[in-house]
Amino acid sequence: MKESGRTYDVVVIGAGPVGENVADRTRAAGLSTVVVENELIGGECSFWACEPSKGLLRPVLTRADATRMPGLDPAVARPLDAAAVFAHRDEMAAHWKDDDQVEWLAGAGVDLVRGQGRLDGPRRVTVTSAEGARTVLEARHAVAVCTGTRPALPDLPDLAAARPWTNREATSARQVPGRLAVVGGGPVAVEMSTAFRALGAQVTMLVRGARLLPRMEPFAGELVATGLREAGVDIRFGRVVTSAERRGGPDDEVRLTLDDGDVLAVDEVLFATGRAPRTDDIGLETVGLTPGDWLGVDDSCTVTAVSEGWLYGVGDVNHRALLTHQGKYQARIAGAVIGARADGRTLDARPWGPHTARADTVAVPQVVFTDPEVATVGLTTIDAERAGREVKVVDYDIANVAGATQYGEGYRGRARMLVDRDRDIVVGVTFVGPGVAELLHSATVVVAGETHVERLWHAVPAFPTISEVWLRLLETYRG
Ligand SMILES: Cc1cc2nc3c(=O)[nH]c(=O)nc-3n(C[C@H](O)[C@H](O)[C@H](O)COP(=O)(O)OP(=O)(O)OC[C@H]3O[C@@H](n4cnc5c(N)ncnc54)[C@H](O)[C@@H]3O)c2cc1C
Ligand SMILES: NC(=O)c1ccc[n+]([C@@H]2O[C@H](COP(=O)([O-])OP(=O)(O)OC[C@H]3O[C@@H](n4cnc5c(N)ncnc54)[C@H](O)[C@@H]3O)[C@@H](O)[C@H]2O)c1
Repeated sequence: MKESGRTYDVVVIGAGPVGENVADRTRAAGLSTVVVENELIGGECSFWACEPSKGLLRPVLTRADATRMPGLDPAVARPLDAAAVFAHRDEMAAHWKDDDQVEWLAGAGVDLVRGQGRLDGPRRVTVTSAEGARTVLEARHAVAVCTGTRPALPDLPDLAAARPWTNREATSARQVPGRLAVVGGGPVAVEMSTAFRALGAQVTMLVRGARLLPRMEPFAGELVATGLREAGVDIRFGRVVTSAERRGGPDDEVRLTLDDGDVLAVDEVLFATGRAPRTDDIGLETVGLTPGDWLGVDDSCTVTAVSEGWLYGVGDVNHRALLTHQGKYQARIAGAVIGARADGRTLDARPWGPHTARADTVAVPQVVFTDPEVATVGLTTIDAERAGREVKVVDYDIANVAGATQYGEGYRGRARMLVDRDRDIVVGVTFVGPGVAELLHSATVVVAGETHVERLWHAVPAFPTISEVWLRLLETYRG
């Protein structure tokens, strides 16, 4: 088979949102850059995660808001038009074509090599194309591994034969299953249960733990569980699937056996049981690392176990914060670090400096697009307890805010603010309720900016918006 070789300043393996942004930043720093991609430019986020899932959920949440608004409810109370929702989702997933992104890469002056990238010793990457052609890429300065994650499935006997859904099948589905089981209680599980229930599926959630969204404030999971149950989802807590079998009979159903001996028959089962790093076949062993491991990095996104600062792990693959926006933030930091090192400049390692990722550990915003929405940034009470941080917990019922009453009838929501008692700054905020997603950036600015409560008192929210919850939280804090 043909082999060719090229040398660049920077080689990026994986062109998901994070790899694209690393490449953009290293090009901006004047470094020649190539990205290697073995599927679609845009990665999981564009085609099987954020974009299509939100494409499925937006119509659901818009309808939910509209049903709470007098005068609109008769028009929107009808079931969703699944075909129209899928067509909208297709648009959001760019019909699983990456032409726009290829054009964007070219415009940014980034080269592209399609195929499986593998490290082959220090600063060297080999790429094997689908046709078997091999390209050797040498990096003068840096190799950035941005290969993301794949679904982590439980170790059940012969699970593949049951043809389970993962995020890929769920987000690209063309039919609504009559009966859908969803295993897991994290963001993927609650979002996909919300979407498929609204599209008409009978949804059963099988949750190993005692609550939904276990990494968030307990009231978030409770309010989301209430919303899902009211929508008709059967949530079973403390249940573990011990086997999944698809016999291939006339109805071709999946039979799930649970740890209490119950058997649940469904048309499809979605495993939303977390993620594993895509590092098993990227040549980690050639640089002394273990295939299949998350990449341990420092705050400059440099892989700590490899010397000389040429190998970077950016985005999901480093396991710091598995979110697109946080990976892109790391990409901006890593790009600046690579540029500085290539210029021979000393890194500015101050916290919150240009070469130090910090927001992805202390100010991570996340929105879960359920009804109600969950929007959270910074510490939860459990995080604070674990870290031994002295915080004052301030709660407020969002329904009491005039903007919430205006937003919809029977508004239900709750807000929590955590204030560091020693420094008098806000270190964590959680909002739960319809329409709170767009409130989150205010909280992110406050947490990342370490704004003192004294000054926040002068940040006056407009009347009558849901943002007035800030004023109520501050009043409650001051007593
Ligand atoms: C259902 C779902 C919904 C989500 N919704 C949200 C959301 O609303 N908001 C949010 O912020 N996050 C969301 N996430 C998380 C988000 O998808 C990830 O954080 C994000 O995709 C990480 O980006 P990445 O570039 O690190 O990895 P990926 O998006 O996984 O991209 C990695 C890329 O590397 C390529 N690749 C891998 N190995 C190789 C190799 N050896 N050679 C060449 N190419 C390779 C892959 O093909 C892929 O294109 C969601 C996740 C799921 C599963
Ligand atoms: N809107 C968003 O921001 C959004 C949406 C979806 C996903 N994401 C991100 O993508 C990543 C993946 O999400 P996720 O929900 O798949 O993962 P997760 O790790 O957040 O949740 C996985 C859930 O599965 C459960 N689980 C794990 N193994 C299990 C097993 N063997 N049997 C039963 N249950 C099991 C866990 O207890 C947990 O409840 C997360 O980091 C998430 O934050 C973000």
